[in-house]
Amino acid sequence: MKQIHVVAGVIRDARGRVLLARRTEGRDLSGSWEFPGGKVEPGETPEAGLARELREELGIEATVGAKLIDVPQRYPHKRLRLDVREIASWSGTPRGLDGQALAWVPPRKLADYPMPPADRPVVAALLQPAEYLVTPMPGADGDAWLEGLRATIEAGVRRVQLRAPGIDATRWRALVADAAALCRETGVEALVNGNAQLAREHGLGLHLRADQLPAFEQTMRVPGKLLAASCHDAADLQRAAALGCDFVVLGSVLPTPSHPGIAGMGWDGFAALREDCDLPIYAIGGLDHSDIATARAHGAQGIAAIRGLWANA
Ligand SMILES: Nc1nc2c([nH]c(=O)n2[C@H]2C[C@H](O)[C@@H](COP(=O)(O)OP(=O)(O)OP(=O)(O)O)O2)c(=O)[nH]1
Ligand SMILES: [Mg+2]
Repeated sequence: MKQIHVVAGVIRDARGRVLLARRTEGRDLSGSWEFPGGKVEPGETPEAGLARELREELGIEATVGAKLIDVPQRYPHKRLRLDVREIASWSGTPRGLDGQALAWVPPRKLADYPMPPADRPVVAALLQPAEYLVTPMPGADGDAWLEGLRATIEAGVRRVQLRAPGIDATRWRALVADAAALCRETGVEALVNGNAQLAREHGLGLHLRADQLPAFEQTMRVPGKLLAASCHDAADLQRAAALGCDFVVLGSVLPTPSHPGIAGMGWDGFAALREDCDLPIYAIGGLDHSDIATARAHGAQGIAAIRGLWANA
């Protein structure tokens, strides 16, 4: 099946609200809210196509700005790439020229509007961090590890997975307590790898390993806290979605020293897996800050990394 290229715009008003349009009756996905836009026509650039769609559907003149994310997505009868751009500036008064309802929505409220599956990663790209740190193994000096975490947070990381496979349990419990306090203090979202008990004790989110997905039960969730998972293939992604994970990590994209001998799935492999899943997905495996634009161009929320994000690396 051929992939349709759809281009859509994030239009903001002076108060920072975002414009959504409701798909009219008689079309696919009718009733759901979307970012205004439509199909790119043959021979048209995406920028020209989006400006044309916004003129036809809303009666505004728009200047297309930066790319937010490109989401490859498979629906029952079509495959599309939803290419979402920020609208840098616009003039006129948006009206629903096709009879569609319009709504100016504060970003925090976007998730309250029912939208097509491809839009879930778009809303996540607008609201959630593009970087997800996975902590490196603490060395003999636990304070140095905590200082590394502090420096990484100061460098701008806002979402963290506390992970130290094989570490002594008592030592880890103490380090997690200190790391949890640091994250609370700095307003950083923290999840702990694999250990629901520890997550519960410290009010942290829980990040499941792929091998924990099959046996995980809803009752093991930490109420009101983030649930995430590491995924390597389509079956893992399906399990994570069925559990209602808030986001996942998928890789390895590139070969990495932490998993020697395992070839990466590559960016095309990543995008292909992402087509059948509507969760926000961080790409992992040999990536750092400089890969975020490439990640977004393949439908990723951003990148997850150990060495690539650790400030004291
Ligand atoms: N514009 C837009 N389309 C979206 C979004 N999310 C999403 O899944 N889609 C899907 C719905 C449709 O299958 C496809 C857009 O095609 P469309 O039919 O609206 O295209 P169009 O505006 O050129 O309109 P038409 O003349 O073909 O009806 O992309 C979104 O946020 N905005
Ligand atoms: Mg349209």
